[in-house]
Amino acid sequence: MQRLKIAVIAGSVGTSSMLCRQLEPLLGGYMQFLPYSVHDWTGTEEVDLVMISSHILFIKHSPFHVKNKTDILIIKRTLSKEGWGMIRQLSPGEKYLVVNDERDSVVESISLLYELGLRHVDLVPYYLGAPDNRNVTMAITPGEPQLVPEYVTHTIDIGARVVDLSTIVELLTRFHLLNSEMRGVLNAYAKTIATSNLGLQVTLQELVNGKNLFEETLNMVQDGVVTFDERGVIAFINDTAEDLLQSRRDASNLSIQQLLRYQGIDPQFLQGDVKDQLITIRDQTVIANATWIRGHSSVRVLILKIAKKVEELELKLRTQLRQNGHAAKFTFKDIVTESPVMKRIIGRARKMANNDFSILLLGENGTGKELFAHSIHQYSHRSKFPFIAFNCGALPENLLESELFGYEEGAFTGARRGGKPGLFEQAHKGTIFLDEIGDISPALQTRLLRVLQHKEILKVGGTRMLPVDVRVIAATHRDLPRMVKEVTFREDLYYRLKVLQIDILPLRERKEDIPALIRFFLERRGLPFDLSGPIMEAMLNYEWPGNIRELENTIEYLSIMGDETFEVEDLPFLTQRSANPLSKPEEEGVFRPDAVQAASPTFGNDGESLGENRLITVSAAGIDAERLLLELVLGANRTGRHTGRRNLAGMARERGLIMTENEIRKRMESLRAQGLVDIRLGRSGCMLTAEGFKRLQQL
Ligand SMILES: Nc1ncnc2c1ncn2[C@@H]1O[C@H](COP(=O)(O)OP(=O)(O)OP(=O)(O)O)[C@@H](O)[C@H]1O
Repeated sequence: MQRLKIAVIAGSVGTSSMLCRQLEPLLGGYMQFLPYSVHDWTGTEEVDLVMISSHILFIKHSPFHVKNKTDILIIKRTLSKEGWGMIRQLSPGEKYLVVNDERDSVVESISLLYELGLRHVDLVPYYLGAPDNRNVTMAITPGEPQLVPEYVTHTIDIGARVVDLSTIVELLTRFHLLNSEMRGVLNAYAKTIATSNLGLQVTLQELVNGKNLFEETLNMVQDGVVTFDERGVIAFINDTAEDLLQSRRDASNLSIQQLLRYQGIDPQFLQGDVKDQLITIRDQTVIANATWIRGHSSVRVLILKIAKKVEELELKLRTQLRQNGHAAKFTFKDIVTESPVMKRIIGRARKMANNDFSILLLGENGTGKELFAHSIHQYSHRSKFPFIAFNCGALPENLLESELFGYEEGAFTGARRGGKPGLFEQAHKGTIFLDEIGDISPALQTRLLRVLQHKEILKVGGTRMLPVDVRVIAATHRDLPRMVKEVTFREDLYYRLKVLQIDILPLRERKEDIPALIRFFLERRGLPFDLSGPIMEAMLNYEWPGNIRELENTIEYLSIMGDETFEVEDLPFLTQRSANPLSKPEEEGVFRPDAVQAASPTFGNDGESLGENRLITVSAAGIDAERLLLELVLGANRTGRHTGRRNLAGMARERGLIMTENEIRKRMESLRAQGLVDIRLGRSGCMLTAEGFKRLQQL
């Protein structure tokens, strides 16, 4: 790094060299100090700054010549704490000569002593050529004991005057170097000098204390944080950002632009507000946000969130899309029901299929909303075009936005060449099914409303509107009217979506469907079982909080067990009406049978937690590993696949969750301890227990 060149000019090279020796240990990392005597200075020297040892010297040699209007800084000087300690307690009324080489420097020293508080003794100037004052036999000198006249019997050498704190602060500020490291150096220096700048010293101390607290806090944050000014000069960078950008402390005077460029990132992206931009830094996907700090028009903060999970999420999304395919699979004929109310609902849905209005499907999880969406699309004039089903609750907002609307090439660093079409674009002329619409953020609600109103989309990073012809079918298990009242869901979007609304009954309100559905699921699996008697009775009495999905999974479970006769005891949850022994009622995300019984007919007040096992839940903590493992064991038991750790790790990876075999071992042991799986020796590996199966319904 090129150091700044600073000329230090004093009456003699001795003095300027002494000042340079003081400055060098403090600022030598950034600056090189060159000593000059005022007589040697030509004014043509090429330097970044000129420092002059005193006001008087400056005035005496005015006009002072410098090249290219280089800035001049006049040094303010003070005593070392040690020197001040020698004189601050002198007896009042005593007389002292103040000795230096010239009259001016003596005057300066006397005013400094006075400023520091030495007001109780008489100070008499003495310099070369000054008249003798033989009745004063004591002297004070700032580092010039050889000049003290021989009639003085007692000399106090308070040492050469040192550079004051204010000058060093000034110097650092001019070159934007007042960073956290320098604040620490300054604070330590302040303790070694006697400064009259008490205010500055206290402020500095407070700043350092406050700063330390602030920096320590920011270093505990897992995101990278960098603050910088309008030119990009970094004021603060926390440990995470340093690691990420590989900047070292000694490089902290680099600009943010330089740091980004070193990582191959075009700093252009910092222009304007930066919101959830994806950038790649050393193979890591990072979500960048930058804003101005309020009240500081020139200070910006850049927050870098390391999205370790992003890749996993993308992988999951791809899997999800593959699983969903882009074609509707079901028609109204696939909806099994004996319930007159449901039959009426299907009739209405058929009518609704024939126009282009948006449809809102409301109902608890597992009631068949997606089945309805497929059927409506198949029955509509759009049936030859794509049907895209998408779960809005499965991705974080920024990914959701680019998945739905796509992005332009160069929208963010790492954006795919040629950009990427969004799902709306891919569904052109067809239908898009937006499941869990109640989970989208207010910002996305606004964007979606615009799409519905104007039938055109704006890609992320795009500038032109793209017309799309897509029918939207939205679904949620949430109580949207309540969310509208609580202002968490836009009212105008709600009304746009619910032009046509279908409320699908929970299974417990159409129990006549239970035998028909059981028959249907058994037949579909070619199972010859006859479920009647007490087990059928128990199934009819059970509340089915996970609705048809839970019923379907129960039949699936019975098919794994492989027997032809079943007892109610094989499915203990059927008879457990109150609190489930596996779950504490207050636990979040766990279904409470009593809560649903007491709730409104359409929505459980705990509806959010009702069974949903088709998609892996992505929470802030990531994919729910326990649930995924239970799903994988169930799947493996069904297909006869071995449930060894390696197999499970491979299958988990395919579903978007990366776990080591060791982690799987630990989690499986925990599942066994909870009675959810039964680990058997030998080839069969482990089996899901009835409790495990039940838990899967509830997760
Ligand atoms: N009436 C029905 N006849 C046959 N199968 C059904 C019926 N209702 C639902 N299913 C089956 O139950 C499972 C859950 O249904 P679906 O995924 O449509 O529910 P959902 O309400 O969309 O659930 P979620 O809100 O959790 O997304 C699916 O496998 C579906 O095929």
